Amino acid sequence: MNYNLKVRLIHDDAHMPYQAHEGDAGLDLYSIEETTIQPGDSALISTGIQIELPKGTEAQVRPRSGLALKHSVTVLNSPGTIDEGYRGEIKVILINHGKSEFKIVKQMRIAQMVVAPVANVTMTQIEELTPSERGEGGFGSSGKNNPV
Ligand SMILES: O=c1ccn([C@H]2C[C@H](O)[C@@H](COP(=O)(O)OP(=O)(O)OP(=O)(O)O)O2)c(=O)[nH]1
Ligand SMILES: [Mg+2]
Repeated sequence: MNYNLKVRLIHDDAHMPYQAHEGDAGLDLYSIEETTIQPGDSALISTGIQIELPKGTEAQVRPRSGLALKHSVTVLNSPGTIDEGYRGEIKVILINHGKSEFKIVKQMRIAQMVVAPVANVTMTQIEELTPSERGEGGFGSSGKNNPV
């Protein structure tokens, strides 16, 4: 699938999302803010960009594994959902699960955005569901004779 993502920079310090390698799914988002997140706290970080998604797509805001591994910092609402029609600034909710404070500086890549197709869904209210092999079993129901 080939998509063209339109990006508007709305701040002097804003950057175009960064694709480290051709074909990478994740487009890194930069902070335009300087702030410190204390252990256990979260913060809403501005990226200084607005996007216009291709029709029939969404963008997901996901954590960067490097920040998670080295600093225990992740995206609180992961994956954040950017709706196709959203025209506001993209913001990132970060949470610090670590034991030390985490300093965010301008130009830091704080999260990554993945553009993905969205099914067009209509809804019908019904009284009975069609039976299935799984039925209502869930939450580990298939692992009765296994440790996990
Ligand atoms: O990490 C995120 C998540 C959302 N958004 C923006 C884009 C999205 O389209 C809008 C609404 O997000 P969501 O639907 O997750 O939030 P809500 O609490 O349901 O708010 P709303 O009632 O505005 O839909 O906020 C971001 O910038 N970053
Ligand atoms: Mg919503």
